[in-house]
Amino acid sequence: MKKPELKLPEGVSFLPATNAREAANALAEEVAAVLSSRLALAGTASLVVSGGTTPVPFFQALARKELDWSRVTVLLADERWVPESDEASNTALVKRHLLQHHASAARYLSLTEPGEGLDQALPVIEQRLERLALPLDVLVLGMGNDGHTASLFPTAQELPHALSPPANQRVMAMRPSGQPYERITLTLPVLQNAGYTALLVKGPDKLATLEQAARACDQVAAMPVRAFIKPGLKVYWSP
Ligand SMILES: O=C(O)C(O)[C@@H](O)[C@H](O)[C@H](O)COP(=O)(O)O
Repeated sequence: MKKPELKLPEGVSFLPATNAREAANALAEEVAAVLSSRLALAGTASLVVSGGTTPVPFFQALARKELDWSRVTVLLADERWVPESDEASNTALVKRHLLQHHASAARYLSLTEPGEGLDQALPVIEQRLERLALPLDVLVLGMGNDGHTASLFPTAQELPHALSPPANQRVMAMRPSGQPYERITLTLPVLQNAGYTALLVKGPDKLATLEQAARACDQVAAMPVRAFIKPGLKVYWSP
């Protein structure tokens, strides 16, 4: 298969793979190396991952990487506000596929508060996140075809606040129109400026979305993924 080309701003790497497994393995290899060097330097490391369907093979590959996971804090960039027993739960996904094998020793920082409503739970989660050192070390994002990433949806009326939160808020409730669940997301200042940021996307439609996003990177509110299309970003893509 001929690998596609994608015009992205200078400094953004486009890394097309032949299939999802190959992209997952390459990204897992790189993330493990970044985490290891961070651990050697700083003693601890943070790893922020996304939910959805695309990252499962990446989680499975990363979980088998040998590193001192007991010094790694894992958390989600965003979560759908559903019980962990719901198949839409990103927490359940991460527990099932990432916090396994070697990675089962990692510390998991949860964006959920079982049995609570989202608004009631926010202060507790906000307080929990005070422990998180910024900037993040590793951030792996996904992207929707509306240009959302994490739960920064163009259709959410809370988006302006999540892009520029009052009082340094680290998490925010998002209720995007047209989406089936309430969500909680890390705000843009928390997500931005990670030591390493990758975008993992699959399929020709995502390629077209990315192309469209890259054409006007300054118009973040229309396609929030644009906030991350800047030098240093690694885009892992498979058909
Ligand atoms: O929980 C979520 O829905 C996300 O974190 C979200 O930002 C996701 O990464 C994209 O919607 C891509 O999702 P897919 O991988 O399912 O296409």
